[in-house]
Amino acid sequence: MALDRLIESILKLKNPTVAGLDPKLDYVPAFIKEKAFAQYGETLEGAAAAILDFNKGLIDALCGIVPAVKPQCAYYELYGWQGVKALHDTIAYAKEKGMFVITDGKRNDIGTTMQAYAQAHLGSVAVGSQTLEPFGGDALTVNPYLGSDGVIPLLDGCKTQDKGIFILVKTSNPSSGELQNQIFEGGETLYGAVGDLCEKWGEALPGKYGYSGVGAVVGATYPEQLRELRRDLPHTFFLVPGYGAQGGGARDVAPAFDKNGLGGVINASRSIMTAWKKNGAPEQDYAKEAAKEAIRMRDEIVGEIGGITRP
Ligand SMILES: O=C(O)c1cc(=O)[nH]c(=O)n1[C@@H]1O[C@H](COP(=O)(O)O)[C@@H](O)[C@H]1O
Repeated sequence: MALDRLIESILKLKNPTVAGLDPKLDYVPAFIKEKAFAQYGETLEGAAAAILDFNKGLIDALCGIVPAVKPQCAYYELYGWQGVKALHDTIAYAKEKGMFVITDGKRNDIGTTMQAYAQAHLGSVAVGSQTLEPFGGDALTVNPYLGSDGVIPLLDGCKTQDKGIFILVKTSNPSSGELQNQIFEGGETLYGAVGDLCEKWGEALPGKYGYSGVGAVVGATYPEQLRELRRDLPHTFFLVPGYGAQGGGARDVAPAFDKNGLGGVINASRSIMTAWKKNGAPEQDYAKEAAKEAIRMRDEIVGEIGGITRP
């Protein structure tokens, strides 16, 4: 089961974090952009070459420290099909370096269309006599708004192709409560109901560490809900964004973890990608500074939760 592979990497590296790869051109050092523009001009192709080069430098620096990366599709679509190719190449490069890849697409649609997303991001597609893997990530973020028929088509793909999904349960953004905190007649919140569905959907994908292949996204910016959901969803692994740039700290994310220090993986994107800017370091050191920040983040979180042990 795919999330078992993530858990094994977390145990090996003793690091329950994921580095977000959200490479806006503004975050890319000038020397990388200059090289790409010299070759391709100030074009979408030039932008895509720059972000791919930037990502490769980050992956090289992070792959022995951080178990996973999470490229957010929007930052690649931003640069057209050339950017989408950079997403593909980023995923392939991270996989080559042994990292677990969570494709952050937040996909959702009716069942037949979800089937297409499942094949695109979590499986393969037949082209004549060939069976081809379009993107090749290990897991995909999924919006649950359409209900079960928007999620169930993914479960088969997860099972046969050894992939996982992360369902948006309680997101980190300021207005997440507008819908997600709505309370049903029986007193249950909408995010609680979605969490219960994660437990139910996850029964199809049991894992050897007690967590299923259906994970939940729960923001670091809502530690109380994180604690409540950890208690109520014992088989659901959490992807926790909101650490760093959105204000979440180690104390906020600690409730995501179980007694072994497992149960969650904490994402940081901007605070790792742009650490060189914040630290006033030379731009050539961007990857080194990213690694320094990833180590600081790891040590802060592992210190707060008191270590990670094999169950
Ligand atoms: O699914 C996500 O990853 C996600 C869910 C959520 O509730 N909040 C959230 O910030 N994210 C993503 O996590 C990343 C956070 O980036 P930073 O705030 O720069 O660390 C972005 O890629 C967001 O799209």
